[in-house]
Order: sequence, then structure tokens, then C-alpha cells
Amino acid sequence: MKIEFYKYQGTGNDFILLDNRENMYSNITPRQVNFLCHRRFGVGADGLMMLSEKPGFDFEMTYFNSDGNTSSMCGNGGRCIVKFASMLGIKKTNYNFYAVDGAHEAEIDLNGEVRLKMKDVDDVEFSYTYYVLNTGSPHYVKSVPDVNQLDVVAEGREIRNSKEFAREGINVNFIETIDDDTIYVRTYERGVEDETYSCGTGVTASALISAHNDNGFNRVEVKTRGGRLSVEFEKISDKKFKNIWLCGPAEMVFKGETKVSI
Ligand SMILES: N[C@H](CCC[C@H](N)C(=O)O)C(=O)O
Repeated sequence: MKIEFYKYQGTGNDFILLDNRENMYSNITPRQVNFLCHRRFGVGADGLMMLSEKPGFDFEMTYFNSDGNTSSMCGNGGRCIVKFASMLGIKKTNYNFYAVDGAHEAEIDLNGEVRLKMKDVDDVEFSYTYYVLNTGSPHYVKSVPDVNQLDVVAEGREIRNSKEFAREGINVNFIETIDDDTIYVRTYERGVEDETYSCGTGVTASALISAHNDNGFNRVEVKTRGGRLSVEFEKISDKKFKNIWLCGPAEMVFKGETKVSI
């Protein structure tokens, strides 16, 4: 099958994007997605997304991890697919698209950065030294003194495959507090089974549990290996957050075409 693809990255979290408005790629298989995402034999990416028509919405986003399986919401992917929609000619100031966790609003600001509204968070579990919460994808969040000293892949893989999380899997975030409003996050991602340069839903989860203002509006700056993001939100309680916006750059890297026969 001939595939025309676009490569995007959002703070180093990189994706293959397919224009599926004519339903050309709806039958793509996990093996084909896994091959396309392979860093040596394929195009190479953390994940693949299809943009499809959806009545009542500007488009529908379908997300696959690089292991080839569809998965939960991808925050950086959501930011990239909005830039992709604009490039395709779906020109808006405010977008409203449908994803696996429901409807998302998004806007492209004057600097070309994308603000993506994330789903509300209604539950945060805290046990001993870590938090577990779902920001569209499930996240484990742990504070550490120095994230650069950490073997994120080894430690993240062990937690992701531990008895508590092995069945569903979980994304594992290690955070270091830089100052009152800034954190540094490194993430081991489920379904990529490696550290990614940033993880949008992970950055969001990490920012929520780092809120400086215990009641009301917060803005947390987040440093990642792939660049800087910010998360704005209202903290209602330690377990409830709403009006959550993930903000940052999302750029097209190249366009290409390839063939997949498998
Ligand atoms: N790997 C995640 C989905 C992608 C999340 C990440 N790329 C983001 O930007 O939110 C999972 O299977 O839960």
C-alpha cells in the first residue's frame, strides 16, 4: 500500500500523520503502524495519527503508539494534529476535534504555538512516594532530586511492568522541582516502551500535582528534553482539576511517501 505521510514533532515527541479524510488508510494494521514507526526500517516515530472526517467536529484524531496498537489520548499528538489540520487547509482560530477521550478544543496562537484543552481530572491517587492520575492517558508521577541522574528507561520500565501496573501498563514520569512555577519532567512511555523527549499528558499530570496555588488558577512551566511546555489549569481540590490547557510548539518536519507491503 502506498502511503503519503507527514512527520511532525511537538517538543521532541514525534509522530507520523496521515490524511484519512477519504478513508484511504482506515484498514492500516498494527504491523504496518509498527513498521512505519520503526527507527531503522521505517520512517521512525513515537506514534502515528490519522485525521478523519467526523460529523459535528472539525476532524477526528485516531492515535497509535509505535508498538502498533491504538491507545489513549496523546497530548503532544493533539497539538501536532491541529497544526496538521491547519496545513491541510482546515483553517480556524478555534478547533473542536474528537479523540479517544472525547471532544477537545484547541487554538493556534500568533506565534504558531498550540493550546490544547485537556479533559478534566476528577481523581488523583497518592500512595507513599508517587501519584497516579489520568489526564487522557494513565500516569505515574514521582518527584526525584535530580532527573538527569536517573536511568529513566530502566526505572520507568520496572514500574510500568510491576505487578500493580503490568496488565494495563502506565506512563512513568519523574519530576524535579526547579522553582515555584517550573518543573523538569522525563517520561517513560507505555506503548513506546522507551523514554520520549516529552509526553503531553505526562507533562500535564506532572504540572497538576505541582500546583503552587492550592485553590484557583495555576500556570506551571515545564522543561522537557525536547523543549518547553506550559500547563494552565484551575485547581479545585487535591483530586479535582478543570480548564486544563497544554500549551507549546508543534512543527512539521517533512512530508514523504512510502510503501508498506506487510
Ligand atoms: N503512550 C501513551 C499515549 C501517548 C501519550 C503521549 N505521547 C502524550 O503526548 O500524551 C499511552 O499509551 O498511554
